[in-house]
Amino acid sequence: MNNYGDHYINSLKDERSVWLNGKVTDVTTDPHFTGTLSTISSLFNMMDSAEHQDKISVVQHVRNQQQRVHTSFLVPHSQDDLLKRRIAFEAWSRATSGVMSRLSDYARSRLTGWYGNRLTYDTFDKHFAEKIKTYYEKARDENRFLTVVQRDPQINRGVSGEVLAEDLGLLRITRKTSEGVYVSGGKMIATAAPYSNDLIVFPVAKWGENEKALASALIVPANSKGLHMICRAGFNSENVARADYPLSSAFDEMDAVLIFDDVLIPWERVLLYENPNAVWQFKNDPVANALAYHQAIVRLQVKLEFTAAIGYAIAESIGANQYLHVQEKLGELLMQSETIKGLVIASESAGKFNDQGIFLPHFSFIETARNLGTSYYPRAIELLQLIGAGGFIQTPSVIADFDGPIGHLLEKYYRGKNIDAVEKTKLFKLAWDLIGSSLGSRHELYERFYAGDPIRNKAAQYAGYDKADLRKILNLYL
Ligand SMILES: Cc1cc2nc3c(=O)[nH]c(=O)nc-3n(C[C@H](O)[C@H](O)[C@H](O)COP(=O)(O)OP(=O)(O)OC[C@H]3O[C@@H](n4cnc5c(N)ncnc54)[C@H](O)[C@@H]3O)c2cc1C
Repeated sequence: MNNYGDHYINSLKDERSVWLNGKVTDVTTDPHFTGTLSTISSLFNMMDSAEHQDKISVVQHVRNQQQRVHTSFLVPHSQDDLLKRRIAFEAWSRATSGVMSRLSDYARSRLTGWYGNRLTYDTFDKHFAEKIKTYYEKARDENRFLTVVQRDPQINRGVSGEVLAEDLGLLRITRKTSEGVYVSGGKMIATAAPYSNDLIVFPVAKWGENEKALASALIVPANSKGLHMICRAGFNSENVARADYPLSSAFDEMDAVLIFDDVLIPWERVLLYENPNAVWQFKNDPVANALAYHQAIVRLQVKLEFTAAIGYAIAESIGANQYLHVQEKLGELLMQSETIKGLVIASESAGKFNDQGIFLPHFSFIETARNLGTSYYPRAIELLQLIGAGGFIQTPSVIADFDGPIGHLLEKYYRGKNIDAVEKTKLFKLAWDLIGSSLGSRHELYERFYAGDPIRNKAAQYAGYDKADLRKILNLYL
């Protein structure tokens, strides 16, 4: 037994500066974090389980021995490898109903892509290939938990540029020494940062040659001196019972703003240094993006299936499934899930080798699924609301009320068509946690924005599409 989970939790006892409710907290003992930590730990322990280990890990030759590594670190050199990656993403997504999106398999996939594609950076920076290889191997062999963060603080989106860097809180290099570079500034949103070992940080904007101080790609250890992670309000606490908030209590992946107050990044973790063109290539790397968004749409599909399952159970439990308009809504939920499933399969079967011999999923199908997800998910939540209506707030405050003095009355008034009151209340509380709780609202926002501005992403799909074939279709008439 390798006790991956225990090893992971112990790795977070590292003096990191995680701010919650006005003070620095220890994520390994604070009840706002321990429910989720226990979830992540059990997912890591699947690598030790005879039943699950082949689903989420592969055996590789590591440091002169055979070692299991998580499949998100597998560079796909065949369609079969790509399918192994999907199976691994599905396994963790199913174990968390698609509600945990940054279980590090997304960031690991990007890292794997940059590593696989490293030689193409030679023209920009001859040190990149060696640096990314060293870090990739460390992250893979030590099973490190990673997250990616790119956006600048939301201070004033109407202006930009290095001259305003201090004012806008942009992350920038302030000085360099023989040890590395010092950076100051902010970054957002860093989902799962408090649970991470390392943060992969780079700009989302294309900076110019005169804005080089803003244009580096960095690997930042989460316990770096001067790095503060400012958490939003937690969704779990000692007062949140698993039975009442099954998702909030176990799957709050937490989001944080990162404030860098004169943080030293050693040279070996400065992947790209003051190099706007290289950093732009890094952000748009076709291998990193294809592998990471493949994970994102596999997870999305599992989540949409989960919403369809909840919709079906809710409708059945109150006898509303007999109405045509409710059936239509249930059909729409299924169509969403099936569409994304079809696009996942299409992306894999239309996959191709790139010129480095990496087998990549077809990006246009992935992009389509990702962009559909930004409107599918809010619509799925709306559909659930229309199906369950007021029932979502007609639950006793806690399930434990059924054991109280008026439990027998609750049994009578909270039951459903073919379901007893406790089961029905559990179902509606689960649904509320997905559609109405703080975690539920955060998820709607997440699905709209996690990949960037949905409007600009859809416009980018149009802009990047090869339109010559579209034009040819009209040759029949014009
Ligand atoms: C819950 C959650 C978790 C996330 N986690 C991560 C993460 O872990 N890592 C990560 O890298 N990202 C993450 N993101 C995505 C990211 O942080 C941003 O939310 C996303 O890129 C959108 O940027 P913004 O929120 O700064 O919105 P803004 O860019 O500030 O947009 C605000 C409004 O202004 C408009 N706008 C702004 N600029 C322009 C422009 N130039 N042209 C036209 N319209 C404009 C937008 O359309 C929008 O209506 C997460 C997002 C959410 C919601």
